[in-house]
Amino acid sequence: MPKVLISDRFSQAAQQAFILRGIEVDVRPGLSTDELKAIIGGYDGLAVRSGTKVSADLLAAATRLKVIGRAGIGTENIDLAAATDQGVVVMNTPFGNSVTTAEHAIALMFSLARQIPAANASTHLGKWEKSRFMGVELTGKTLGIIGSGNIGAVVADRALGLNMRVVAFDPFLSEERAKDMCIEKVDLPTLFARADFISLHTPLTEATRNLICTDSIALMKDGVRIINCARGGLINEADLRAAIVSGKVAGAALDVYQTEPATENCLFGLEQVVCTPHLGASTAEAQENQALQVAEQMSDFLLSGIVANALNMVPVSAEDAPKLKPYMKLAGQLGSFAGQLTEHAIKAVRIEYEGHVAGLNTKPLTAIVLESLLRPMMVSVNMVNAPLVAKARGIEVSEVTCERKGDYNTLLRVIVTTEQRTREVAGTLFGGDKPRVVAIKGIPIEAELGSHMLYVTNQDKPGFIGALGSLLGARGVNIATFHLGRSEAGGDAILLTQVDQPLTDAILDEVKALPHVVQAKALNF
Ligand SMILES: NC(=O)c1ccc[n+]([C@@H]2O[C@H](COP(=O)([O-])OP(=O)(O)OC[C@H]3O[C@@H](n4cnc5c(N)ncnc54)[C@H](O)[C@@H]3O)[C@@H](O)[C@H]2O)c1
Ligand SMILES: O=C(O)CC[C@@H](O)C(=O)O
Repeated sequence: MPKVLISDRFSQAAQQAFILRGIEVDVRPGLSTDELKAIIGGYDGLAVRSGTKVSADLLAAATRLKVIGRAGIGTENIDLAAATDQGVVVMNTPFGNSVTTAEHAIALMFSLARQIPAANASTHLGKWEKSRFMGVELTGKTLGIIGSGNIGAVVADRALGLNMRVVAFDPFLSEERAKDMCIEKVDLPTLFARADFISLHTPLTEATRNLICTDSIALMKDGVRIINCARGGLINEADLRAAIVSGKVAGAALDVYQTEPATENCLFGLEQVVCTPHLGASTAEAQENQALQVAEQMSDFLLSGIVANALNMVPVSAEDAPKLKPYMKLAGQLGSFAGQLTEHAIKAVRIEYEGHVAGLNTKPLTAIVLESLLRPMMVSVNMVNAPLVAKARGIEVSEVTCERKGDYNTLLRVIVTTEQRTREVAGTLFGGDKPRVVAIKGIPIEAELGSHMLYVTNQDKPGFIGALGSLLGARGVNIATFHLGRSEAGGDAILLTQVDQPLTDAILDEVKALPHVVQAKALNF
């Protein structure tokens, strides 16, 4: 039974969701790094929010870990590269807090427009400063949304409901989608020139870092108000402070900061600035949504191989997972077959998908072919890091799909080019779910792969099969299945036989010494 550790504060619902699906779960929030390191080796899954720092060091101790689930969006607390290297899938819950965060942005916009936090503090002090807090109406004002993804779109919708005009800048926003959303798509200078309020909803990338700075503020309307519920690095805080002090910017409302936790900040203390401590996602509903979502995603992955919202792996949907399952086995066998025969550096791998399989999501299959191909050469490779490992080793990986059927309804062919030769193995599914090898080096054969196989290439000469059978029999090796193929009578021949026990090196040497044998190899699956 897979075992999961929840190491941050989570809604109770998550624990129940794991248990309901038959997953053992321990809830240990607030452990120190050393305490976590001491126990992490016992878990298949780790569920976190932003509190647990999942460093390369911690991952090194997580020898059994297969998946990290982040309840929320940001994975700044997780060393994604180290997780990928180690083959650990990292998932987040990108939609669970969108509405909640959008509502926070709207709340901050109201707070700015009516100076509610300052008015609240003053009233509590008994000052009754009615004339001090003159606000502005939102109706008829223009809201500029930068980033119209999950959260930006909800903010736009709510702002339209408040009778605001909404303009948006997002390089990936189409005119059509903008029209559907009843907003106007504009370029960034136009947004700056027209917006009375600007709300930020982009990820922090090299393109968006310091998006709000002295230069961009200069393009804005005098008296503009800025809201940031996205990421602190989007705003150059020193530049914003200067613009507020000069009066160019009337106010700013911030939920996120360049450095968090933000216990000090150059914007703190300015009465035009409204601050919250990264509360965007902090509603009971969002926390529950995210906790449930992460528990479901992690369970699906640990129990059925379904991959949703992974940041370092191709998705496998619930619909695709059962269709892909028999192909995953076939892909693993073909990759492993080629890998066990490969003795030189691999230069290229080409994976051809023909017929039915070509219509499926082939990316996970390619990852499995690579994993099983490389595994005989390295222990640390798995489905998550295999494409990366292949790339790092300079292996050129290509995929070809052709939905037209050939001799088989569905066919997967793996072609591996090394410094010395090109090796090719193809397979299909019999009866829709039983993997069979159907060609090796282009020579037709029909073989089911069992745990212990003997693979022989030889010249097609009379008496060879008898000699091999006698040798194995004399050494007490029981033959379970026997499959033959040849290019032409008297030409190159191949033999794949399943035996009931692993072949010793001594027996293999005897097989190699038989007349007409070119190559003999024990393969294990
Ligand atoms: N304050 C919080 O607690 C909280 C909670 C959730 C999300 N967030 C943050 O909010 C932000 C938005 O989250 P989301 O779920 O809407 O993400 P999303 O991926 O759905 O949307 C982001 C949008 O930004 C756009 N974008 C990317 N680069 C851009 C650029 N250079 N200029 C303009 N637009 C650009 C993308 O095309 C996309 O449409 C993220 O930074 C996220 O981390 C904060
Ligand atoms: O409160 C949190 O965990 C962070 C919320 C948000 O920034 C996220 O990344 O999902």
